[in-house]
Amino acid sequence: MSDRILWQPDQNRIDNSRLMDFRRQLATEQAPVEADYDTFHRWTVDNHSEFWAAIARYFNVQASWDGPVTETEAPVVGERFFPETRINFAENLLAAGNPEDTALIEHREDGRRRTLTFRELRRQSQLLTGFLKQEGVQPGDRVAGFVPNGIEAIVGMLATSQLGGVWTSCSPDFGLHGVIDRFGQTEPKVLIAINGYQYNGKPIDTRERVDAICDELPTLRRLIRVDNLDGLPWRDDAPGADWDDVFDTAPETHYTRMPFNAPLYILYSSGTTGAPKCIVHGIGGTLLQHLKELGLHTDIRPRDRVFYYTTCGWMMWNWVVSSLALGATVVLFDGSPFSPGPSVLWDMAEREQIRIFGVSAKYYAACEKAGLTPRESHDLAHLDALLSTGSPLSHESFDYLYRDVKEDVCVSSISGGTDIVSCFALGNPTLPVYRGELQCLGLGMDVAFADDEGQPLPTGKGELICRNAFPSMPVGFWNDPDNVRFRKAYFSRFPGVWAHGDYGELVPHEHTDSAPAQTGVIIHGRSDAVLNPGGVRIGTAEIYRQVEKVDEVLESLAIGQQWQDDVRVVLFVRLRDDVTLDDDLCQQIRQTVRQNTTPRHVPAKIIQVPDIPRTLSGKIVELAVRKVVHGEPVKNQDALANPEALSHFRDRPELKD
Ligand SMILES: CC(=O)CC(=O)O
Repeated sequence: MSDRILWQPDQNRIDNSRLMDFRRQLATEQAPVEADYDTFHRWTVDNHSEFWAAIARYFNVQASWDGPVTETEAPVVGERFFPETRINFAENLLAAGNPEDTALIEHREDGRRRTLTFRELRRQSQLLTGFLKQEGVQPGDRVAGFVPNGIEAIVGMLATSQLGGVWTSCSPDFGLHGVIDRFGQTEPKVLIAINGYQYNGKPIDTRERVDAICDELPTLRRLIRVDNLDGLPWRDDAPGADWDDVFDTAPETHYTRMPFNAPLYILYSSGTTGAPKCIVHGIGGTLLQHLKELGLHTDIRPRDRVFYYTTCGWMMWNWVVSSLALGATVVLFDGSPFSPGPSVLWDMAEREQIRIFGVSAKYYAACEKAGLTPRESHDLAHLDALLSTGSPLSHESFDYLYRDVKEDVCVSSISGGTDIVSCFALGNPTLPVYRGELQCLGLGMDVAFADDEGQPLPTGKGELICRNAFPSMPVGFWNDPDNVRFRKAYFSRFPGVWAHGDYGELVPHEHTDSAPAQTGVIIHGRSDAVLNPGGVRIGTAEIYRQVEKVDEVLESLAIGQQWQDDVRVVLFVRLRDDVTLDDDLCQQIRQTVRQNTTPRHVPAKIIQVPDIPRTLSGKIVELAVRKVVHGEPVKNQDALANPEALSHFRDRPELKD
């Protein structure tokens, strides 16, 4: 094995994977089963109608199928899949599971555990659909959730989509303005909201925020109140219905099949550069893409226990919930991933026999820094795949996972985002895992990395582009007549080609005696955060990867500061509690960066900060910090989980010389 290969599936695993099963069914002369993955991938891109129709067939998608797969074979913008087909999302998520199988297992940091079978989930959803219909919710109307990652959120989403409505959610850690910036644009008719939640051992009362949200949403007809935390009674005069009372309504058993591209979800961009964009995802496209990613790339099967640590304000929630359409059990967790103790998620993985376990890359890095060795402390026999996203998974975290979590496991770093509610590059149960790389490009996705002129680069760093239509491309932005803002966001950089705003590269591996040919992917960071000292483009992840090797550093953030007609790299570090940055530590950081990269990567300035600002889904915000350092205003600080942290970057004397 090459020393960069950390894991290889055995032949049995390859042969039994859903991906191989799919390939056997679809084998053609151009892409026989024996061909390598890249050949098959190319076939799926070149034959995208045939490919996506095969996905629908393979996963037995329930719909009133009609008409062609795509309306044109034209370029990406505007190409719609299955324009004459009608489909219902909830029907597909609820039909797949055996009625007596467990659909949901919910855990909270306070120890509460609840479960629902598919039969119970179907029943609850149908009751809530009945209630929503009674309240006048119609196809196309929005229902919003201000809810934690628990059972109510999923029932709310399923009930809404059952009647052809559109689900949109914010997690309860969003501040009032953050919620209004979002729901104020999408104008829900019904809001499902909680009275409070616990995070990191602290109860948080959300009742005042819910009252204020209701006051600010003139379109709202009804609040549905969920008693999520004991001892926080709602105001007597609060308008609305209680979650439990809703279920006195007659159930609605009919699934309203809507046009394939009708809206299913409205997701929001992080909003760190202005009002959040309201990104509309279609019913059928979301479903097909998720079935492909969860079934073929993640190898999920009926009754598998699948977990992703997320909130309802991050697209990973929408992604993982689609596992229900494969008859799998979705494990939900609400709370701090380190409360009541640092191993709470590993405890849950053991207890629930989780097969697919997903978190952010930062969580794995934090586990390593905390010295956790789940491999010794936990029985993880059921674990088959560890997923990671949110930011690039560092080489060291790959090593950590194989050394200290489990040796025989597929570590899949996955990357895409809210804009496509899915991935461009992700895992593959039939391919080796190379240190620092995402295993492959997603089937059917014509992804490349391009130079400044938009020309694809066979190797070397560039802008992530996608050159063909894919079903989970948003159907548009909300309130964006003629798609003006939508086109500007994704198609203005290179006309007719989706530019995602990620900076990365392809890594071709040739066929060897011990490994198949494979094209891996490295993401170096967001392209708008790329550093440009002396005209050399450096992705921020290239620096973080080195800096975070230093034991004293918990987290870091790099920006380019305009300095004497050039750009200099400034690195901010958050250190362990008892550590102060001194010359020796600066020297150690610089040396680690210099040894493993180039002199251009070495930070000109290193500054200790007590906290680093991040979005509500946990991503560090380089752009906001760059603005603060340059004395520019940062709009929309409500988009941040910890906006107060920005003050640590303002007027730093170290940056004046
Ligand atoms: C799949 C992803 O890319 C998730 C994210 O980082 O937002």
